[in-house]
Amino acid sequence: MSLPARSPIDVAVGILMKPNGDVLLAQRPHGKPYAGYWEFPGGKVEPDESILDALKREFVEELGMTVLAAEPWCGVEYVYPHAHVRLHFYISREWLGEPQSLEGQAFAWQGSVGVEPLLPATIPLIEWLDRLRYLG
Ligand SMILES: Nc1nc2c([nH]c(=O)n2[C@@H]2O[C@H](COP(=O)(O)OP(=O)(O)OP(=O)(O)O)[C@@H](O)[C@H]2O)c(=O)[nH]1
Repeated sequence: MSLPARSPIDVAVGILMKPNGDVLLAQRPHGKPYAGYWEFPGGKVEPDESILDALKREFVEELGMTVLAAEPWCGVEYVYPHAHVRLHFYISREWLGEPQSLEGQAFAWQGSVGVEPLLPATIPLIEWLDRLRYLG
């Protein structure tokens, strides 16, 4: 017997990219599924909220940063044991503020991404991102 399909949860994810190509990653705090794994900052979209609004809200709540503009880049769907997620990745080159660890999480600006482990759904993004950043 198969389990009933759960509808995916929409997640807004932001890739802040500096002019030199460095991107911001954050480590998932204790108490969340996959705590200690690295991810691009973001979180679940609330009912009646646009993806861009969710992205902006999550950056304020998690890092105290204001995203001024962001463009949709790609979407990834992934089924974890704890959730079926639909990830909406945005790239931003315009923001205000420096990251603050408001949830006790570590963060890192990375060129070639060297932090690990990464969330499984995010791993393929790194290669796509390198193509975008370094191969033009
Ligand atoms: N932010 C973010 N989430 C990701 C990435 N990759 C990925 O699979 N996810 C998944 O997307 C979901 C995000 O949910 P979350 O728990 O972080 O969201 P949230 O901050 O709203 O959490 P909350 O439920 O504590 O309020 C998780 O299931 C996480 O595993 C990524 O690169 N960034």
